[in-house]
Order: sequence, then structure tokens, then C-alpha cells
Amino acid sequence: MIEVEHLSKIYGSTTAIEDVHFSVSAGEIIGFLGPNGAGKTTTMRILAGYIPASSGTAKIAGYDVHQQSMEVRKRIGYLPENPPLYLDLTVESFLHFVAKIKGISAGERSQKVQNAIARCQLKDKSRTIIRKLSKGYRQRVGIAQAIVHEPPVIILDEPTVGLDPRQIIEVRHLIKSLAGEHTIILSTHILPEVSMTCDRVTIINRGKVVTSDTPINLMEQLQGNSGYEVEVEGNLDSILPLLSQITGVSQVKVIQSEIVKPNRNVLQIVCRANSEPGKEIAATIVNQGLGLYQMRYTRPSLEDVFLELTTEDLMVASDEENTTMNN
Ligand SMILES: Nc1ncnc2c1ncn2[C@@H]1O[C@H](COP(=O)(O)OP(=O)(O)OP(=O)(O)O)[C@@H](O)[C@H]1O
Repeated sequence: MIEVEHLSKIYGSTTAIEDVHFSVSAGEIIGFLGPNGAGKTTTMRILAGYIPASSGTAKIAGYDVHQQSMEVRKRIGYLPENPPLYLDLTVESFLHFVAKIKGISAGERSQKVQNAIARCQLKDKSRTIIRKLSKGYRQRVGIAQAIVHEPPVIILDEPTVGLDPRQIIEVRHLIKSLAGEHTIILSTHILPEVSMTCDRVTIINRGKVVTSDTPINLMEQLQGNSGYEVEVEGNLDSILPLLSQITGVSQVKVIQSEIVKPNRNVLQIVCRANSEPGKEIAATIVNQGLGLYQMRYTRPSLEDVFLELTTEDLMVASDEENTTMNN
């Protein structure tokens, strides 16, 4: 449904995105995840036909977003980072206005507006002037204007930014409820957003796609970083080498030293992929006469994946900046 190949955008001397590529199948929700300045908004705006790419192609439902932009616009709903709402109109009259400019015939308009109001749970607010709505409700109006013409593809740029925690949950539920009927691409810099809402995630960093996969597969890539966190009391000198020798253990680190009590430490025991030597670890600690106060199995989170994929680049970036500053 969405095919992006070798897409680049250069603003003057800034390369905002470079050789970006990904695809989205019909009915999927994909998250476009990246830190600030990674190039998310630039990509969303190119897909929505707001700005042209410098090179490369993007197609939606087989139509080129630049060369066949009118065909594309009929098939997409776009929620920009700051949705353009007419604050002095009521929700209903604003949606009627949007439906009209999106070319919906007068006969069909009322029905489509009412559908969008129902989908976005705006019935109670349909006669309210937009200016009087909370940020969460305004965001729903933003989504309603994106879906009023029932486009197969919805493009959402940072749809939960600036909302409070309850509004965030409500908007995420709303987005999830639109999946299946619609193909959705949403950009975000918030990690839980993609694991909660999306089938797949494309991670972008400094304008380039770093990886694209399901949240679960990405976490499995880091399987080797799963392990145990244990809180022990006693002398660590003899226990650390013994723990390191257990089959399946790749690394033992002291991550908290004597925080709770003197002589009490928290260890992180990193294990190799597909190994769970929990029994041996507990037995070794107890047999050495140390106190075992807590032990839990830890898996990598999507955050770990994200950091692993983006940190090296950020460190290179900060090294480059330091070098430039020193020169
Ligand atoms: N109109 C513009 N003119 C010049 N540079 C721009 C323009 N728009 C974006 N950029 C630059 O392009 C890069 C990517 O910006 P973009 O807004 O696409 O990133 P983003 O991932 O959406 O970040 P954020 O989450 O902070 O909005 C940044 O370095 C930004 O400063």
C-alpha cells in the first residue's frame, strides 16, 4: 500500500533524510520511530504530498506522491504535527467544511461527517466550538478530519505529542481501532507508542533507516542481552568469578553497590541467547553462604533495541561535534 524507495530530502546544506526505504502492507499499522531531528516529519510531509523529495520515489496505492498527487490526496488522510483546525467553528461544521473541500458530494457529506464523529467518539462535542475543546479532543478532531473521506491510508505525525497520560491512552486506542480498515503510518519519538500500537516499526536515525521489523523480532535480536538481576548480601570477591563460570553466563556486573545496606549489592548477570541458568546461579550464591534477597529474569525492552541501534551514531555525532568545537 505504501512503497518508499531511495527517498532523500536536502534543505540547503542539511540532509534531512537519505536513501530512506520501507513498505507498508494494506491494513498494517507501522511506527516510524526516531529521536528529534531524525527526519520523521520530513518523510511524512513527502508522503502527504506537502513537499517534494530531492530524489527517490514514494508510492501510495500505486500512485506516485509527487507526480500523481491528486490521486494520492484522495487516498490519504494526514494529521500534521500541529493540525490546522478552524477554532471558531463547531466540530461538526468544521468537519462539513473539510468534507466539502475533500470533494465529498453534498448528498454524502452528512453521513460521512457523522461516521467520523462516531469513530472518533466526538458525539458529545459535535456542537462545541473547537476553541473550547481540550488538547485531547482537538487531537480527535484532527484525526476525524483525516478520516472523514474514508481514505485507505492514514498518515499521523506525532499524534500524541502534548497530550496528558489519559488522553494519550485514549488516542492510542482510537488509532488502534482504525487499523484493519485503514493502513496507518504514525511517526513518534516515544518508544511505548510503537510497541503498544504498531504491527511493525521502522527506526530512523540521522535521516537514515536503521532497521525495520516487528517490535517482538527487534527485541529478539537482543535475546543475548537477557539475564538476571540478583540482590545479594556478602563478600563479592569469590562469588563473581564463580558466577562468570556458569554455563550460559556471558557477563556479571555490579549495578548497585551497597545502596540498601552495607554489604548488599545488586548484580546483573547477562546470559547467552536461549540459556536460562537461573537454578545454577541461585545455587552458587546460596552454596557460597551469601544471602539471596531478590532474583528476577530480565528481558531487553524495545528501548534497549532503540538505544543499541542509535547510540553509536549519536556518540559518533557528539565526537564529531567535539572535534569541530575543538578546531
Ligand atoms: N524547512 C526546513 N529547512 C531546513 N532544515 C529543515 C527544515 N525542516 C527540517 N529541517 C531539518 O531536517 C532535519 C530533520 O527534521 P525533521 O523535522 O524531519 O525531523 P523529525 O524527526 O520530525 O524531528 P522532530 O521530532 O524534532 O520534529 C533536522 O535537522 C531539521 O533541522
